[in-house]
Amino acid sequence: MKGGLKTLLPVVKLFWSERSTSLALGAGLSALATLAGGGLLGLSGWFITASAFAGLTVASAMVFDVFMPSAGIRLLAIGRTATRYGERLVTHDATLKVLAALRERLFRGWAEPAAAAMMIRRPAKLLFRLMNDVDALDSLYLRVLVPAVVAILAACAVTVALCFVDPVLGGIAGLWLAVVCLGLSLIGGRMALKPGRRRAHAMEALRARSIDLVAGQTELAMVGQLQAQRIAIAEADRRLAKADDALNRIDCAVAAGFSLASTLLLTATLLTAALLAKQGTIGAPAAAFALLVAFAATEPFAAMRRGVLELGRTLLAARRIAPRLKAGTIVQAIARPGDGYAFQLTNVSAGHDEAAQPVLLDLSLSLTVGERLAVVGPSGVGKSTLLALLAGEIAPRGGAVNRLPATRLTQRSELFQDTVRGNLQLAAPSADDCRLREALAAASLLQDIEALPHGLSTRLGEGGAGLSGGQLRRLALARLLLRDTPLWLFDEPTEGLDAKTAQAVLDGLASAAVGRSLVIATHIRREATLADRIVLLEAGGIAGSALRGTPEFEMLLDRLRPD
Ligand SMILES: Nc1ncnc2c1ncn2[C@@H]1O[C@H](COP(=O)(O)OP(=O)(O)OP(=O)(O)O)[C@@H](O)[C@H]1O
Repeated sequence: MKGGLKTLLPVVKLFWSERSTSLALGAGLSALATLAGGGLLGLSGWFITASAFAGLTVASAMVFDVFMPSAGIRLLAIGRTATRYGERLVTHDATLKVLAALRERLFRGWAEPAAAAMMIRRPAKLLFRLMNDVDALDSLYLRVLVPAVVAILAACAVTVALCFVDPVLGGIAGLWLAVVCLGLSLIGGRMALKPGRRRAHAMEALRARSIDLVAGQTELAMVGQLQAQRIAIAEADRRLAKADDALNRIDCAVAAGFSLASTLLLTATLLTAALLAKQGTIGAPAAAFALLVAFAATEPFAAMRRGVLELGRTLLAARRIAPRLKAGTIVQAIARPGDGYAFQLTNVSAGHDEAAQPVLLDLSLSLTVGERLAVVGPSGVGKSTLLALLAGEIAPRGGAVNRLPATRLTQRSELFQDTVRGNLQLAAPSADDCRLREALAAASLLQDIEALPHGLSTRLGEGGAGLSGGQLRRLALARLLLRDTPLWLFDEPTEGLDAKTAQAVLDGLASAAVGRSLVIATHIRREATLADRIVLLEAGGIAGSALRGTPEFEMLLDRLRPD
């Protein structure tokens, strides 16, 4: 529990720093509404009993003041309705605004280079967490913090109110509420931690496995694993049901505990009040007042039940989210290179995984403005890593990276469920159809798109479904050509295209790139032919470099895959 509080602290701090006034106001209004409810019940009980007694004789009826108590009752009734309404408005508004700010912070945190790389490796899981964990945190304020504050304040008020009737009764009732009711909430929260966590994990597994089954149906059928996947889904579902069962049992036990605590408190108050009334220490109206106040006393604790049961999920969410909240801003100024350079790398080390050896080691390389560079080398040597570094997607672990703004065409570019136009306009939102057609023509795709019944307005499915693999590659390339950055980075731009189409694409690319600097990571001869210089990457560093027109350039070209 102590560790749990430590986990919640950064999230509570963030909540507080975002909307301290609204959050405090919401808690205050909630406490007022509860106190007004309890007061209303107690005062009404007192008033009804007192007026009944006053009506027994004409003399007492004449002197009985009906105005003050009835005005008090009206005030409490109106106050309770108004504060309840205000509390709902303020607490929900504050929570939604805090969660919106939290989402923004998290998205910024996940957009940091290292975090983004992690996101790419496990997109479904992380996206699910991003949505679900943030949602889980709405119960922290609404169902845990506010009810806890209200319950404690209400317990204090009940103690004070009962102390007016009889100090011993007030003291014992206060102690009962603090030990039994608060204890029940804490025990319930403690017991629900594990099943709450298990439920969240099982739900995550169930979703991920179901998505895998739907998205990878063909592959699973081909490798004979459909049945195994079904069994895995059923297993996650069984775990979810088991966790739900455990939480329901705890819920019932805590509810029964509160009922018992409330009944015992009520019985004890009834007996004490009856005894005191019999002794003549208090009158019947005060006894009725005490009874009804005791009746309302445990209600605020019972309101904590739902939050207490969700504590496991809330803590898990806070634990996952907290590290990302520390992340700074992603907008880091690009260190510009010297005059006449597109980039300058000086003794750079870089990699994807902090725990693993860097992929690039002490690498120094530069490119002048307008120059075209091909980076070649064995598979897995770090060509894409070099492009990611130049695009600012990963941060260097050592050395200096100075570069002009760059755009990168990755090996597996993502296309979206949108029209062809929408996919292209991601790179240039204000580009008109004429400019989009120019980019498509440069990527040798214009004819294909114009042959479609709806042309640029053709809708693509998820991941660009509806076009062939080669067409999707060229669409991604056309999108990059719309990015007006001085440095373009290509990762095997014509991989998967037939020789004729590939050559047309490379010709279009060469003319679109006039005046810009290019880096092409490649295994294919036709792509490297475009370059003014080829560098050979080996063992994390530059193992060779050759300028166009030299025999070494030809030798490096000869090492590449023929067209
Ligand atoms: N996102 C990633 N997370 C962790 N490691 C990665 C990631 N991407 C690449 N790597 C690792 O970095 C190393 C270099 O990979 P990289 O993709 O840069 O090689 P490459 O030269 O471009 O290979 P290829 O020619 O096959 O595309 C490899 O060992 C690879 O496993």
